[in-house]
Parts: sequence; structure tokens; C-alpha cells
Amino acid sequence: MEPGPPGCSRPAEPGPRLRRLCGADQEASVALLSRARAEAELQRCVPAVAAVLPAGGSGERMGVPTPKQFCPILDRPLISYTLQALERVCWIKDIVVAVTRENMETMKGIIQRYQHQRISLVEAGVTRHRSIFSGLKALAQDQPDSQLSKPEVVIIHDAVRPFVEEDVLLKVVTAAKEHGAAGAIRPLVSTVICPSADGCLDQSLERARHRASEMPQAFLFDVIYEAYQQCSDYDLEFGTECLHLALKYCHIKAKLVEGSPDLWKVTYKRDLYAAESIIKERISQQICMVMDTKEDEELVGHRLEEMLKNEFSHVKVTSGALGHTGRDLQQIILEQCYNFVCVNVGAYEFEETQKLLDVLKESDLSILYPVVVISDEQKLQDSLRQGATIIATLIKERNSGLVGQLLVA
Ligand SMILES: Nc1ccn([C@@H]2O[C@H](COP(=O)(O)OP(=O)(O)OP(=O)(O)O)[C@@H](O)[C@H]2O)c(=O)n1
Ligand SMILES: O=C(CO)[C@H](O)[C@H](O)COP(=O)(O)O
Repeated sequence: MEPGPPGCSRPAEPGPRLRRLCGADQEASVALLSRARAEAELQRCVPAVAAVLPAGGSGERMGVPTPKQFCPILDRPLISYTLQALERVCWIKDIVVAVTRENMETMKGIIQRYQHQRISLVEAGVTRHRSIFSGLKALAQDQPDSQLSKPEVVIIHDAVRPFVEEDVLLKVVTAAKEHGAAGAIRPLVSTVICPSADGCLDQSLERARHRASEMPQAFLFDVIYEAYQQCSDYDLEFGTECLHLALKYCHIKAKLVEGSPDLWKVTYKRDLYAAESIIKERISQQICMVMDTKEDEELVGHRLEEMLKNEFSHVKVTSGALGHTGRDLQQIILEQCYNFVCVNVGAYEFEETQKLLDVLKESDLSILYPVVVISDEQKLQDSLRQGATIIATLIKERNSGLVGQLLVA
């Protein structure tokens, strides 16, 4: 079993992804209520945790004019995925993002467009360490008029590592509470060598004895803030390791926690393609089919569901949403489903469907929302098979040109 939240006697709640899968078949209102209760309970017993996200770099190694954190992946900026990953964790109270002055408006636009919550912006520094320090200062202020308050534990996570999961965040926070500092590590992929001044091999490190230091990291706030206040200009200018600052200036030996391979930092252009593939794979595992009527749900929805279950891990069928757009959508959006397929059976009245699509489009939560019309009721079985093939291809291909399109099976 995962460790419970720090300072909390209850075992950890399953992460939102797990909750989404577990709760899929429950009554919507019951699921909502129990989720709200569980989150309120967690909020009460976890120490105050905030996160600082340095996002003020220029992404030189990426070699494109746009800083990599703002580069689009499936039409959504990279940083938005990272924010979403942190926001899903209900016990992180505040998320402080450090961005350069020139990108402040861009960042505000992203927050508004993707409805990010609990975010505060601070001005980034000229190096990563200075950006982090700027975020920590905002949390330390603790002024009555400030929205932020000093946390007990602070998570530091790069804005360009979008695949951080709740379990590793919980592990580093728990370890930081006990040891003062903690960070995720990974085995080295290549051996680290030390060249001499003349470009020849000086030393070769034993790979099995070394690890790559990744993110997230977590610290008792007072420890890391003290370290940043004490550290030299040289550290702030050239340092790359926050755990090292805690060791050097506060004598805190960080606890190292094994991280997942997806924690790597998007650095080169090829990393954007890798990130896109991972996102595609993740979001392509779930699909929500919205039927126009209850009868269609029974007649067509569940047969389509059976056909699609071999291809996707989570297929949800819902009906009546076209008539009760507001209520049902609220539930669907809470589940953060990306793929909607509205199925009309032999119906050519698309006004309600159009309304639903407009709401989805404005919500910016959904990436794919085509309408599939199973047109021929006489040959329903064949149409269904064809419909299932179209739906599966749509979800897997994720061709953005098909968003909001009408397809006829
Ligand atoms: N002055 C800086 C430099 C970097 N970062 C952030 O620190 C994280 C990790 O740094 P890195 O991968 O080195 O980003 P860049 O500095 O943007 O990349 P490069 O070194 O290729 O220019 C990124 O989220 C980056 O935006 C920051 O907040 N402020
Ligand atoms: O992994 C890290 C710390 O452990 C940092 O993400 C990394 O050091 C950032 O360095 P740089 O800005 O030079 O890429």
C-alpha cells in the first residue's frame, strides 16, 4: 500500500486517474459527493503543501523560438499538462509559477483558457535557481493581503516535466517531512565520464553507483528557503541541483526516491514528439459516447461499448446529455475526458448536438469531439461495426482536423 498523506493516519486515497476508473460505473451524484468528502478529509490531515514551478527558461537546446514550456502538444501548451498534473492533486494548496516578464501575458492567457486553479505567478530570474528563489520568496511573505501562505512542505518541479503522478509527489512530500529534503532519481542510461582539459578521458564513474537526479523534489520549506538565502551568487548562477543546496547550506541529506521513466525533462525537439506520443497513449485509453436518447443507449450504446472494450480501457456511455447538456457535461468535464463521440441513430436533428459541441469547444478540455451518425437503422449491426471502427480510428489517430466533424457510418 502507498504511504498515507504526511501527518495523516488514513491510507492515501487513490489518485484522480484511479478514482476516475473506479468510479466510472457509480451514480454520478454519489461519486461526486464521495469525492468531495474524500478530498475535504485529505485537505484536513495533510500538512500545508505548495509547489514552485520554474518556467522562466528560453529552451535554447530545443532550438525553436518559442520557449519549450509554451510549445503546443496536441494544440495545448506543454506547461498546461504539467499544471493539470499538479492540480489533480487536491492536497497541493498553491502552485507558484515563475515566468519571465515578457511571457507573463501568455501565461495568464493559458491559465484562463484552460481554467487552471490555485496558480500564482511570479517573475522568473535569469537562471533556474533564481526563478525558484523568486517562487519561494512569494510563499515566504505570509502577508495578510497575500493570497499565499507559507507551507510546511514545498514541492519543486520543472514546468517541462509534464508526466508527474500523485504517487511520486506523495512519496517525496512524505520523505521530505521526515528527512527535510527528498528527490526523485532514475538509473543512468549512459555512463558519466570526466574528460581532462586536453579532451581525453580522465575518469569514468561506475554507472551502477550513480543516479540521475530528476524532479519532483520536496523540502521542508524552512530548510530550502534558508539554503537559498545563504547560498552564493555562484550557486545561483551555475548550480543545477536544489538537493545540493539543502546539503551544503543546511546539512540536510535528502532522501532519494525511485521515480518513473516518464519523469524525464523535455529538453530537445525530439522530446516534444515523445511527450506527444505519451499523451496520445494516455488520453486514447478513454472515450465517452454520448447518445441522444436512453433507447439509443440501450440499443446501440452498449453494443458499441462491447465492440470498443477490446481497444480501450475505459469506455463510458451516457445518454440524454443532448437534452440536459448542462448537468451531464458538468459530470463529464469533472472526469476530464478528452474524447467525446456523439452518436445519433438515424436522427438528423443536430441542433442539440451542435449545442453540446459548442459547450465542449468552449470548455477547452476536450481534444476530440466528432459526431458519428449511425445512419441506416435497417442495417444496424453493420453500421455499428463500421461506427466502432471509425470511433476507434479517430481516437487512436487523433487527427485534429477531425475535431467537431460529422461522420456517417
Ligand atoms: N532562468 C530560468 C531557466 C530555466 N527555468 C526553468 O527551469 C526548468 C528546467 O530548465 P531547463 O530544462 O534547462 O530549461 P531551459 O533553461 O529553458 O532550457 P535550455 O537550458 O535548453 O535553454 C524549465 O522549466 C525552465 O523553464 C527557469 O525557470 N528560469
Ligand atoms: O534535474 C534537475 C535537478 O536535479 C534539474 O531539472 C536540472 O538540473 C535542470 O538543469 P538545467 O537547467 O541545466 O537543465
